[in-house]
Amino acid sequence: RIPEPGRWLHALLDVIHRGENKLFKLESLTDFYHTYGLFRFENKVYIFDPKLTQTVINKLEKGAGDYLENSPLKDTFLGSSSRSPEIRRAIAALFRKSTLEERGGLIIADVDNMCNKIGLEAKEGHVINITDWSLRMAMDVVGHMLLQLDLFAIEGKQEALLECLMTILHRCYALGEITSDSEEFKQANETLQKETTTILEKALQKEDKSTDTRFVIKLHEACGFEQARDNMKLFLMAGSETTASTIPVFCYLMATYARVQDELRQEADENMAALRADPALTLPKMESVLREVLRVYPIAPFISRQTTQQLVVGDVTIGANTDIKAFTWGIHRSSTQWDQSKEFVPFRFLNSGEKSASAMYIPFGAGSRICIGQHLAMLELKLACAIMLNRFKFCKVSETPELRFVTDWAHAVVHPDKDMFFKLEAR
Ligand code: HEM
Repeated sequence: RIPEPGRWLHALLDVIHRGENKLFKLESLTDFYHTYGLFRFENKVYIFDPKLTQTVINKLEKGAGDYLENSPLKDTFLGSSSRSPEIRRAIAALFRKSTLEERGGLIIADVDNMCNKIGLEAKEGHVINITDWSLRMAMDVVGHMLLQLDLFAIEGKQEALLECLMTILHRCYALGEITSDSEEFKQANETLQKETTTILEKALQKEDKSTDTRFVIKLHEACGFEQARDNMKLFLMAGSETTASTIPVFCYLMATYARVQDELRQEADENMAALRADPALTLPKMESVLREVLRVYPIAPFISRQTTQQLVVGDVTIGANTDIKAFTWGIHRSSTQWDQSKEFVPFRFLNSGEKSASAMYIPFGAGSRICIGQHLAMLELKLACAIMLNRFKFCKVSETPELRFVTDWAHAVVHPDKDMFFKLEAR
């Protein structure tokens, strides 16, 4: 039998969490049902026992039915039923760790460009909206690294594209301010379609026929105009909001833990020349902190799968057509797996001998559908955070909100509920 909270437990959780945040309610249920390793909630099965989670991920590939249904991504290589091996191969090659590291200089150029702009704003005495800048930077990185195009988001020439991504990802999916059948959503979707169509058309016109290296051209050759455009949308959406949501959380923690900020800055300062020469260079402290940020606040708080037939995991039987959530948020924050599980322990991953370092850690998912962009994400985060700390000191001000999260349940991402503002002192 899969345990399910009764009425009294629901009532108790409502009192504790004042009915506010379902994510923390589910986290409490993880603690409550820890001996079972799973529970049922709103007709979905949440799994958090490491062995059960691994089995489910290994056995199931299909995402929950609603995964891409209402999304502008339903015709991409992920959502499409006719998945072309040729496109998959081209895409996989682009996301290889070594390929990305060779092109890391492009990320550095985008981060430098952002820091120059931020520097000017800071000089004029403004507090800096890191959420906004991170989204611009992440969008330009996707353009340069994955599409081999300059989207000029940091330069402010892609306001329409940014605006519609914000409406779709943030206002609709994350905050739920508007629904996916609202007029605003439809308009944003149309703008996204129009803007990406124009970008692709221009890229095809510009192409120097003597070279076939540009990815959009390959994509276009492999799958035709419409699917190429939809995959561009997929990269823009999956690749920019995720890293763009992680950077403000990192900055918030740095502004909160000033000594950690200083330690990371020292590491960044000492290695900056070498990092610029070789973006693959390891920064042990920075990488430990970034891993910890994605442990304690996994921005993808669960992984969705669906059973097509009855599934037996351990001594539990799960029926056919059940939505399953491998509950990363609960797994990463479980006191049975991690010491000081709900605390930010910046250097816990530096000490690999620790019990907690061997606990289940799946910020990018697992199995055959593991995040295709994980190496890009980690490279981008390492470079962006190191360069930003090398250039600026981060301080909280009255405009800095508390760190609270909202969850986009359909697309499995959490975001800080407000834009993050900081005072930045140039060094
Ligand atoms: C901190 C940053 C990121 C995090 C935490 C993250 C996390 C995840 C997770 C948990 C999944 C689901 C995996 C599963 O179902 O097992 C996923 C899927 C995916 N991610 Fe990421 N991601 C990040 C950045 C990126 C970037 C930069 C891209 C670049 C385009 C990207 C593209 C994708 C795509 C296309 C999928 C769908 C894969 C599939 O279903 O086959 N992600 N990501």
